Amino acid sequence: MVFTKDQVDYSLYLVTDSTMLPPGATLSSQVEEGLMNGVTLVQIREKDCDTKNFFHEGVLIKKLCTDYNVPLIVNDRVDVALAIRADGVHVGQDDMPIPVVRELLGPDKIIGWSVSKVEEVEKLANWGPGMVDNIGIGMVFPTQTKKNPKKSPMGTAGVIKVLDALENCGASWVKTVAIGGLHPDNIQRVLYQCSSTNGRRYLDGIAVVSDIMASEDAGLSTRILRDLLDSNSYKFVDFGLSNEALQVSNINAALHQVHFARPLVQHMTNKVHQNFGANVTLAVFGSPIMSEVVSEVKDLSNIPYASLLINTGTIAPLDVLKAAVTAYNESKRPVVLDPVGYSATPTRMSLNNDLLSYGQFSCIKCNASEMLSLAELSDERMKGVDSSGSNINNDTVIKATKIVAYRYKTIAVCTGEYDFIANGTMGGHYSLGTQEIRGDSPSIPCFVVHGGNIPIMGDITASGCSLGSTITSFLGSLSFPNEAQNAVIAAVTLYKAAGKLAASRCKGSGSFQVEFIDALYQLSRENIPEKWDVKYELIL
Ligand SMILES: Cc1ncc(COP(=O)(O)OP(=O)(O)O)c(N)n1
Ligand SMILES: Cc1nc(C(=O)O)sc1CCOP(=O)(O)O
Ligand SMILES: [Mg+2]
Repeated sequence: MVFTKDQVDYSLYLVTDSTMLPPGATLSSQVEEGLMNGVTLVQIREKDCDTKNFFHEGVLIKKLCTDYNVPLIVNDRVDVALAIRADGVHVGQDDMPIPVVRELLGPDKIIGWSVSKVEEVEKLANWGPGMVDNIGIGMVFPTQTKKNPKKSPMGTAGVIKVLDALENCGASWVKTVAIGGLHPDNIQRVLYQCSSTNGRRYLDGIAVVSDIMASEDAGLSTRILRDLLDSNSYKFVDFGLSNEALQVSNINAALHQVHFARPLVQHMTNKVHQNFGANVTLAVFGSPIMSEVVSEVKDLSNIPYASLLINTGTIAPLDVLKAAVTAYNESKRPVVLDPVGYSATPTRMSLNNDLLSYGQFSCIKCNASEMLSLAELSDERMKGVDSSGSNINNDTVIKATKIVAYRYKTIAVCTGEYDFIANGTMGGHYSLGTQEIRGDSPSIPCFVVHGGNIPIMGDITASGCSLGSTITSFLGSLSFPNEAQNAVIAAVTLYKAAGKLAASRCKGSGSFQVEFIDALYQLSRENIPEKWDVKYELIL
């Protein structure tokens, strides 16, 4: 059967490698197990094969693929592809040039190209629809399979950049698969996080080598991948991720929940924040623990109502932070990131980007300058770690907060005189391929919490960082069916109401700290949000 290009299903793309076969398995047996259990596209990639053996193996695999009505792609070798009448080839940046490949194969064969950079997307867009049909975007994560790679892992952020470039270049015909280090423990996060900023394009599929080719039970491994691909819902926390608008009664319910749960709130944070953050956590019924001990992080994440706050004001070792994010993601418990001074230095930016690409965060909280940097809407480098956000207009801040919320599929909180909260979790849902969207961006619910300016909040240390403690306490109190959006809005509203009350009672910044803890303590126990002199509303 000859496949027309729009018939190709890129969802589960098996790339072969006979050097990693388990005992008793053959190239054909592993491929057939894959074909029987949900593989939708096959690429024969045998880097150590001589031409004769590559040809003979190719004939065998082509017969198998034909029997299962699945296209066969040949890696690198255009001559072998022609000889076995394969359905197409895949070439990399160092292989035969695309225009030559197209000339040799003709217009109907499928051509795949390895892409990792924006300029490579620009090149394929300039060639137009007749050249590259699909791209392998990678490597996403580290892998032992590709020997002597000339590029480093790009993470989900790198994949998003390529998807954005395809949209910006108008290369709508190109299909995409992610490749490199993809396994059941990260595939859903990749599919969920990797979408273009305009919300129109998700990945069309994933390409795997070792997860199937090295498997003792290739059929089971394939079915696991297939189920994850088809589930289209990434439950990264064990509570609700609804995008529904908030009713005031839910703030009251959120406060009851944190009072009931008394959540464990693990802090990995800067030294200035530790003491005040712990006292703020206690004031809102949380139970703080300031621990950066890797050996206990998994145990802590398994404690009921556990939550983690990572504040990169003082940068803990990246491996410690990654271990903590992994532990809490595996335990399906919330992780909050406060990327203090995000763009102040390349070191901070690199560490925070590594973290953001490594795990799933339930909430990202920061100030206006940090949010604009995360959204890449400002090339203004930060001066120190204090926000210079006073001169940034609210429309820009709202836009940045929505971009960050969607890019990281999280609840983004931008603090200032007005606190903005954007929910980009999409309810945990993802899909494959391109989506028709209304307008030029996805629908991201955004709320504003306001009650007037509280300048004295900026006159004490750790007031911003301790909002992170409060949000993490509220998220930590959740279990299904409670919802994250309600909890975050309740935390931000309570925090601002307490700030306002304390400002009306204090005599200076010293007494403000004490009055602030008292106000948090008092308001959270009274639990009458209707009386607070702070309001939140949905921004339409
Ligand atoms: C689907 C897919 N994506 C990327 C690659 C890598 O191709 P290339 O860069 O040519 O490297 P080698 O595979 O030749 O080592 C691929 N093969 N398939
Ligand atoms: C063939 C290949 N190409 C890559 C790229 O980044 O272009 S990574 C890769 C190997 C992927 O193997 P595994 O699924 O075992 O990690
Ligand atoms: Mg190649």
